[in-house]
Amino acid sequence: MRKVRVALGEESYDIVIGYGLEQDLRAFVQGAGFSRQAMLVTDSNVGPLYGENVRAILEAGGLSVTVVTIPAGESSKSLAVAEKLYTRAIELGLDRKSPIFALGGGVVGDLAGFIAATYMRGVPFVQLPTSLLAQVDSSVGGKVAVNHALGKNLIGAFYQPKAVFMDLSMMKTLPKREIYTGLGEIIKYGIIYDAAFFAYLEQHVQDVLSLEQEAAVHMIARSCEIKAAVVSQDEKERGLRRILNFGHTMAHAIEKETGYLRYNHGEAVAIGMVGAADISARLGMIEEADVARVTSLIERLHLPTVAEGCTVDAMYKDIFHDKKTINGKVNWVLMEGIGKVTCRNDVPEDVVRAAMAARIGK
Ligand SMILES: NC(=O)c1ccc[n+]([C@@H]2O[C@H](COP(=O)([O-])OP(=O)(O)OC[C@H]3O[C@@H](n4cnc5c(N)ncnc54)[C@H](O)[C@@H]3O)[C@@H](O)[C@H]2O)c1
Ligand SMILES: O=C(O)C(=O)C[C@@H](O)[C@H](O)[C@H](O)COP(=O)(O)O
Ligand SMILES: [Zn+2]
Repeated sequence: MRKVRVALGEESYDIVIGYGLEQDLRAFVQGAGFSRQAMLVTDSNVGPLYGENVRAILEAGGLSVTVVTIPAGESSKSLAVAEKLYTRAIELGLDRKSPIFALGGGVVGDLAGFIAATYMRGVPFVQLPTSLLAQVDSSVGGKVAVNHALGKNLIGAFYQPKAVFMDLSMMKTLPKREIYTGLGEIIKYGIIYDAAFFAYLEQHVQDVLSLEQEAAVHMIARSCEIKAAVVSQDEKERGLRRILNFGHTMAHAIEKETGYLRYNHGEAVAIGMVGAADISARLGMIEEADVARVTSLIERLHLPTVAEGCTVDAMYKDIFHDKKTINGKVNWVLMEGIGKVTCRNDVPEDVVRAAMAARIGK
């Protein structure tokens, strides 16, 4: 078992990483001081696989748990589904100390976290991430949100969980495509923060793809360490935290333009990272060889580098809804090398459009 601490003063919490975490989770629940009535939010894929088992662990810890299942998929990250969850919470009589558990991928985590942040102005929230992407990224750091028709994650909050428990054995049922998706965000950590980690991924492609135990623990723990280090310094994304958004300016536009259906989040991020690397090269910040290294690792980890079903005009319009856009200027996270990024809001329109055009498949 590995632990990573997210240091945020009174809001600090542990990320607990291991294979089978029954005892740790039960002990945590017993000592947390929660009200008895609890809600476990999961989705229609994960619930049937793990819902009952997790409910039993939480009940052994003294809780009375109602499992609420939402349809799997990004379309559940909506105000309409959120409203249904509020209704269930009220009907169940959840009070201000009633915990909400998120058992699933990033969709469940972002949505359940948004409910926890807003129901009664905030109730305790615990993340139990089951997808690789959720384990390395969405369960950590407290960004919770739902989507709006005009853009991704536009309605949300910063709301930290009380703890994150990830049982890596649950990934045995994760579809291959979802493993690749998680790898998109893992590559991101190498590019933005840790050149040695990027090189590790390059050198261990087979173990990484198969989630071989030692490689899986290393890459999940290292990703969590990097995210925890960044979030601990800048919880509310005033500056440094923007680096975690590398590749996301184009990614969110791609997701929106393809109706959140054709590409899942990590795939869109992979394409967006190549786009951001390309902009960096066009501005003379990195060499073409760096772009080639990023593109090659993404391809070797079975992720796309071009998007179908988008136009430059639509994508260009979308980026002005990016949360890093201030006073009409898009703050791009760009590369200075592998392992180092910086923010720039002076990227000329023609450079952005050219880089977008290069990312659009026929
Ligand atoms: N809050 C953040 O900081 C943050 C960070 C990154 C991504 N996100 C958000 O996370 C979402 C993407 O998360 P995701 O990739 O986990 O998608 P997801 O939640 O849709 O899960 C992917 C698929 O895998 C299934 N699944 C999950 N765990 C499984 C398991 N153990 N066995 C079998 N099937 C399983 C799910 O049912 C779903 O079909 C996006 O909405 C993205 O915006 C948020
Ligand atoms: O935690 C962060 O900060 C991130 O930016 C992590 C991203 O991987 C994640 O997709 C996040 O939800 C994007 O945030 P947004 O503020 O651009 O919606
Ligand atoms: Zn992301």
